Amino acid sequence: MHAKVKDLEKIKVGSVSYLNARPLLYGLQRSEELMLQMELIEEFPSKIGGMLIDGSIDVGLVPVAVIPKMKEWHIITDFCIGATGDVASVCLFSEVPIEQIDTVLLDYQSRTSVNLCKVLLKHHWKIQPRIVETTGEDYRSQITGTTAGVVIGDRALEQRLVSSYIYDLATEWRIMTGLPFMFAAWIANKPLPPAFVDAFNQANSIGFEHLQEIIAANPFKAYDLHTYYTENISYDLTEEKRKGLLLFVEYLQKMEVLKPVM
Ligand SMILES: C=C(O[C@@H]1C=C(C(=O)O)C=C[C@H]1O)C(=O)O
Repeated sequence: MHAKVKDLEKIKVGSVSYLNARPLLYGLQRSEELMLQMELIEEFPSKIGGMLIDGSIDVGLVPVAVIPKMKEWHIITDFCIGATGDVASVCLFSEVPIEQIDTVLLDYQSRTSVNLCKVLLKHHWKIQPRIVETTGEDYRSQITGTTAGVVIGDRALEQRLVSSYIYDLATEWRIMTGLPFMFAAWIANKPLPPAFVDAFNQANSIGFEHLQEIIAANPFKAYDLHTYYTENISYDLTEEKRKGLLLFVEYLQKMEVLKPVM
């Protein structure tokens, strides 16, 4: 009975289950003190984002596209999943060049990147293909002919070996705006105890001193994880990335591109 009451008091923390979150989770999972205070749930991004909105978690490494859907939000920590150039794992994949694409399939696991793709289609590439929401993994086999698809995460790193044309969405955003991009950040839906936030922030940094160990523990054939962790994903939450985020949120609000139910 006591154990149950204790569980209820734990801070519920959600995280993206992809390889890009491993360095951030490394120190959290090894901190006995933090793990006593929190419960960690790992899921794909759109699911974690929905859980932050409906209150089933208190804080999460969630798609930043949930921000306009939140009554209250607080970005905590100095870390994010961002990119200053090629992110490698968020791309529009196609068998034909961009101007020949007539349909775009949107990854059901994403909230940020699918909306980033809509912003880029309208304001950067200025094309109007048919947009199709997907619900399951089989959509990737339909990326063929003039049907392109957004794929994110580890699956995107695999899709790189399949598709002829790869449009990196972080790079295209940089070309359009001159700014880096923030895909996900630790966002809380309520104020959290400052001592917890401090320890949580500190724990996020530890994995970066153990990248070789993380890479060895997560064998992955499709892409070099050292390159991914050190050159593609940019983890520090800088002022420039905040500027990119603000601009992206403005686009979201203007376009009303978010689905009503997350
Ligand atoms: C760079 C990435 O960022 C991700 C993209 C997200 C999205 O599109 O909603 C959410 C979380 C991040 O993990 C990736 O997963 O490849």
